[in-house]
Formats: sequence, C-alpha cells, structure tokens
Amino acid sequence: MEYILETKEKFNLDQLRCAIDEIDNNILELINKRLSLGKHIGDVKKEKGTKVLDRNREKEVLQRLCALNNGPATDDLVRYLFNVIMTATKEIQKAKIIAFPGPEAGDAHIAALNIFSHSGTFVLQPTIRDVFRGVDKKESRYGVVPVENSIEGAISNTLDLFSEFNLNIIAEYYDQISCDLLSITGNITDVKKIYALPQSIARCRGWLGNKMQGVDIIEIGTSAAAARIAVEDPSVAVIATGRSAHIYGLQEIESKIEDHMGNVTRFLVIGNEKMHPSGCDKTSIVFVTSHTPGALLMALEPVKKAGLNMVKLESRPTRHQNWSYYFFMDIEGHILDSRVSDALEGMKKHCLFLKHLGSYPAFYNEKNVHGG
Ligand SMILES: O=C(O)C(=O)C[C@]1(C(=O)O)C=C[C@@H](O)C=C1
Repeated sequence: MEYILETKEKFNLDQLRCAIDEIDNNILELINKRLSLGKHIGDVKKEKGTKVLDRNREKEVLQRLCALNNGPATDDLVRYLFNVIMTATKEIQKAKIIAFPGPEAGDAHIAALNIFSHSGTFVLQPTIRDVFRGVDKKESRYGVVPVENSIEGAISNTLDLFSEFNLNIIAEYYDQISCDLLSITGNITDVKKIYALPQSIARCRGWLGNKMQGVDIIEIGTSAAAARIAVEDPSVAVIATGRSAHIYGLQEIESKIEDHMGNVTRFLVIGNEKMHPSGCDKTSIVFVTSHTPGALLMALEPVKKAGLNMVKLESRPTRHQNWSYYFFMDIEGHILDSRVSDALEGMKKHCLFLKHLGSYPAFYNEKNVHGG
C-alpha cells in the first residue's frame, strides 16, 4: 500500500480498493484500541469521582492533531472526525444503567435484556413509577416500561406517568411472552409439583389438565420465588418464559404450553434524549381537548389533512376534572418531518394541552407484533 502511494505507476480499481481495505482494517483496529483505552480512563475517573467530560483535554487533542496535519484532510475534517471518536469514547465511559419494573426475570426484565442485547447495567425498580422517577433524576439512563398487552389492553399506569414526567420515548419493542415449563433437570418425569403465578396457571389450564394429571399445581406470588424452590428440588417445575431459564439456572421441559398463543406486550424505552429520524418512525403525543361537542374531531382534522397515518388513539381520564380525558395518539412519521410538526401545530389550536412524547424508530416486525 505504501508502494502505491509512493510510485507514479497506474493501478486498477481492484488494486486500489484492496489498498483502501487494508487501511480501513488498520483504522478499525486502532479505533477499537482507542475505545478500550478510553474505557480504562473511564474506570480511573469513576474511582476518582471525576467527570467523564474534560473539555480542556479535548481541545488539547484537537489542537495537537491539527498541528500535525499535513493534508489532504482539512483541519475542519480532522476536528469533525476526532469529535465523533471522542463522543464514542465518552459513550463507552458512561455506565449505561437501564431500569425496569420487577420482578427479576419478569417480562420487562427479559424485554430490557433483549432491547439492549444484554449490554449495560440492568436495575430492578419496585414499580413503573420508580422507573420513571429514576430516569427523570438521571439515576438511570433508560427505562423499559410495558405500555400495552394484546390481551389485557393498555397499561394505564404507564400512560398516566407520561403526563406527569417530562421524558421522551426513544424506542418501542414488541415481545411475545410465552409460558414454558422449567425445572432443574429439564425432565418431565421428575415433576410432582408445579409452582406458578395464578394468571400463568389460568393461561395453561388446558395443557396442565391434559399433560400433568396428578401433579400438584400451586399458586405463588412471583416467578422468582417459584424458581428459587425449583432450583433446590428436582420434583418442582415452574411456569415462566423459557428466556428466563438461564437467569434462574433452570432448563426447559416444554415450551409454549399456554392454551391460546399470541400474548404480545408492547414496551417503551424512556430516556432524557431525543432520537434522530431513522426513516421509519412513529411519533407519540398526549393531548386534552375542550369538553365541547366535536372537539376531538376538530383536533384530529390537521392529521387527516396532512395525510398522516394514525396508528393508535387511546383515552384516559385526566383525574383533574370529571369526564375530561387525556388522548394518547401515535402517528407515523418523525417530529422533524414538517408534515408531522405542522399537523401538531394545527392540533394545538384545538387543544387545551398537547405534549410531544417522542419520535422513535417504529418496530415493524410482523412476527412479533402479531404473535406469529
Ligand atoms: O482523556 C480523557 O480524560 C478521556 O476521557 C479521553 C477523551 C478522548 O476521547 O480523547 C474522552 C473524553 C474527555 O472529554 C476527553 C478525552
């Protein structure tokens, strides 16, 4: 590659691309080495209680590199590239704390692990409100909360908290929660007792009646408590999602034992940051209209005029005044798209209150959404 740069000889496209590939490999390796060093610096800073951001050091880094720069890169390009690299370093230094409402190894915990691919520190909070409060106080960077279930409907507690806290929705995730039978041996012939939540027993009544005759079925308050018993006793099985088996140290005996499939939960990731457009986004808002005939219809008119697709409209009592409602609405598109922002401006004229809750990538995975 050095040879190509130094000689006046002509090279073909393949040869030149080959040389570029070699350089890219080196750049990638060096970036990863730099990020690893950044992580070490982060650990030292954590021990000392120093902040991640050090503007003076960043200035120093950029000045030194610009002084070294012989082109053809401009100093502006050098500053731009190294700002991106230093931003990535800061991201790696910040501990990514993700809060979820309990129980441990429950649906929200499993969803959080899947959304963040197990990378981060996952913190259990006793309630959904505690998740909102922790993110609001920046004790955690993200929170994962359930907002809707295909069988139970909207999780009103979560919706209410959106009007109370000023947090952004930064992602959505649909998860199909299956009921699986787990035990320490993974062997069905060992099972003499099954511990499970009352709602799990109800969902699997047919299968249990068919396949588990003579086995004691015992209700318990949490799947974690059931799992603790099962870990100690090979004759005990639990009904829980198979994806939690490794958390409990259990093995799957049988998967999908529920009588009716398709129990899908929609989760939202909340945070203090705003998401850039991804090209396929959803925008969520909450609004209140005046208590007059046709007010909702008038408020929705700008959405219709803009030709925007409304994918959800849900109402909740405001609890400030009898028979007045918060409307939670999801439309396709991003707030930075003028069609969306203009429609919301138009809606405001007909609303007593309107708040943008977030624009975030739409999770369009047919398999997950429809429980296939
Ligand atoms: O030198 C540090 O203190 C670092 O954390 C490294 C680094 C960098 O990427 O160069 C990252 C963050 C700071 O704002 C300054 C510099």
